[in-house]
Amino acid sequence: MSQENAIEVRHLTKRFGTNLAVADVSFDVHQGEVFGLLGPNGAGKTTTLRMITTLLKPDAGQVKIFGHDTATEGRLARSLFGLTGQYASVDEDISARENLMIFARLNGLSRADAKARTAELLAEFSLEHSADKALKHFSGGMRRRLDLAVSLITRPALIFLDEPTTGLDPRTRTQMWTTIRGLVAQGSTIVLTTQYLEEADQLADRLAVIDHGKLVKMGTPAELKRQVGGTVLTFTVNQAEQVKAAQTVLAQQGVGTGQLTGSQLSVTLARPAQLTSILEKLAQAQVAISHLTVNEPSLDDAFMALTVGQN
Ligand SMILES: Nc1ncnc2c1ncn2[C@@H]1O[C@H](COP(=O)(O)OP(=O)(O)OP(=O)(O)O)[C@@H](O)[C@H]1O
Repeated sequence: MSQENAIEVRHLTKRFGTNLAVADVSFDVHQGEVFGLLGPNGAGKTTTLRMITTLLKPDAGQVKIFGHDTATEGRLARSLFGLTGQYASVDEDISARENLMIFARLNGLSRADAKARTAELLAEFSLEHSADKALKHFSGGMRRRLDLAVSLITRPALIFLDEPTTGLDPRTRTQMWTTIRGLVAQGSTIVLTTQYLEEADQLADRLAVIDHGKLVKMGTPAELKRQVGGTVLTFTVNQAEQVKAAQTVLAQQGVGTGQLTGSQLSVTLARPAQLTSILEKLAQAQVAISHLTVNEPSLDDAFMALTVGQN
């Protein structure tokens, strides 16, 4: 196992009856990175996460956490990560402080240490003012922050977040992103699942796109975007009779003659740098243009191409 890998997943497979929920999935998570599992509803993200975190037994495959096989060294592997998300179990009727105390004690901290760690986490997650309120009075955002705080009691170097911001409003979601970035800055490795492309784009260093249980693509958000095609340049030729001249310039620049709609031309650039020389040559050919736009493909485009497009 490479020193750089926090996790190694090999040929992970899970069936529920006839439903192949996770099909031969393999990937590595490097230390210090944010690794995103991205996919539509029912793609198999949670099932994959549950197998990695030993909550669910795989039908086949192997998982190593910091070099420790979860099948043979489960207890040790489990002690090396924190888990938060859809199945975090916190008691509704007691306060945030009491919840943290209970989990700290369950994790083997002495009473004094548990108290100190609880105070630290309440401060870190801006929960001091609500620390003594029962959880049932907490907002969704406060709940998520508490869930995360609970999973950090033992200061794990590896943290799993299952859909950390599902159901949160945009402001609270942004706060959560800031919290997650803070953990990364302190050196944590993070694995998160999300259905939100923007979240994956904002947070993840690398992404595994999962669809119908299969890993369909892996790469940085930028790599995934690049795969759907490059930058698209669109402009309108002011005088209709100059369309031909514009197309000639495009062809000479090696980007084809583009797609023509009325007097509007659209071309895909292999490199953004081609833009300058195209504009220069158009000016030299005295082709006047307007309504110029340059669009980068979004992660949405990549996701659609990789998932929906394949089925
Ligand atoms: N305990 C279970 N018993 C039977 N089928 C299950 C079970 N858990 C998951 N599945 C099925 O396995 C497939 C993958 O589900 P999973 O929850 O892993 O998807 P997901 O990508 O996490 O989706 P979501 O974004 O909706 O949480 C789905 O078809 C789901 O119905």
